[in-house]
Amino acid sequence: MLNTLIVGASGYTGAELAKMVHVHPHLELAGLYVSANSLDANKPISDLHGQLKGIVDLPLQPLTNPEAIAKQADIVLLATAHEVSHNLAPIFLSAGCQVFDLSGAFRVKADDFYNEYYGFEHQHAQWLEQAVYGLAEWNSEAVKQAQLIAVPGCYPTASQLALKPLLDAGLIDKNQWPVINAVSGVSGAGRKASMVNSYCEVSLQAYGVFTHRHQPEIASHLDCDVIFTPHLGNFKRGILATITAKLADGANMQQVSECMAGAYQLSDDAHAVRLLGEQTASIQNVVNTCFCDIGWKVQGQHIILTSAIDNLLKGASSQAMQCINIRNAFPQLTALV
Ligand SMILES: NC(=O)C1=CN([C@@H]2O[C@H](COP(=O)(O)OP(=O)(O)OC[C@H]3O[C@@H](n4cnc5c(N)ncnc54)[C@H](OP(=O)(O)O)[C@@H]3O)[C@@H](O)[C@H]2O)C=CC1
Ligand SMILES: CC(=O)N[C@@H](CCC(=O)OP(=O)(O)O)C(=O)O
Repeated sequence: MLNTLIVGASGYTGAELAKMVHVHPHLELAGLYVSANSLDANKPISDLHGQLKGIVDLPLQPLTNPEAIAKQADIVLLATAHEVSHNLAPIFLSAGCQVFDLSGAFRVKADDFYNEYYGFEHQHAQWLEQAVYGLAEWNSEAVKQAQLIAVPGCYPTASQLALKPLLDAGLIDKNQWPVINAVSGVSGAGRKASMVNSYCEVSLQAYGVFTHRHQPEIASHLDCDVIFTPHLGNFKRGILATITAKLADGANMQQVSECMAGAYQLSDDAHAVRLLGEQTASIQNVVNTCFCDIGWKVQGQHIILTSAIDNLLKGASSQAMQCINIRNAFPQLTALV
């Protein structure tokens, strides 16, 4: 059994991870942590997340000495804010732990990216260089060798899984930037109270227009510029991305369908992408699952793709678990289906 710690366990993605680790046949849930001064320190996690009652009742421990707990851990899941992950990851990595970071702290290697989009200067260039981007269906060979896995963001997961096969196959005209409009449930913003996320303030609307940090994350990993506009929806969880692009000269529906099928053919080791062909993806069909559903339709030279995920699962926790499984040679969807 691999001793597994969750830091940031009281948050939305942390609680999802606690459930998964608990049911995983090869992982031992060795500790749940919150910040040293957390108001929730020492409470059972199930006091905060009632669905865990009788399943996981372990206490949320204050993280006062990460160096000490690192010595007892094989795997550490960081379900913490970007800057917290940035500061903590090197401590666990130096102790030899495998680190799976759900934040954006190690996802993008471009110069000045962290100053510009995250508001802090990255201090761990070496770890940033070594980090592997955990887009599970695409980077499994690199994930198998990695010590630090940067789990992709929620919008980037939904967007890239739909566009990457077509871009790699040269079926998209890159001169016409793909346009991604995506709507997320409010849990995407985390559990901490804030005015923009409070019940009476939430209304379906765009935000972060031209400035959201996921635009460069998507563009850099796809190696293609995109227009990305996120929207906040008045529902709890799920993301639907609707993506419009121009096909390369001569590309047609049949080529697109063959390309998608080729990219996501089910091998012996099942993955988490489900292809819908001409049907459209819906949030209802993916919420509380580890799947990304993708549909597409072509008219003339244009394609519209729809891609749906649960932001807390394929957009965060279940993708982290897929990466743990890949890294440790367990079947990819262990603890997820
Ligand atoms: N929500 C989503 O859909 C997605 C989230 N992510 C990313 O995953 C990470 C976690 O997100 P989410 O679960 O939504 O966040 P939450 O805000 O719900 O939870 C954050 C957790 O971190 C804890 N925490 C805060 N400061 C520290 C600290 N210094 N040391 C240890 N623990 C700390 C909090 O507890 P306390 O404050 O009591 O200490 C809480 O348990 C973030 O980086 C987020 O950007 C990625 C993809 C999707
Ligand atoms: C609705 C909402 O607020 N969503 C979050 C995205 C959450 C996510 O993917 O997290 P990372 O920050 O780890 O990339 C946002 O737009 O900031």
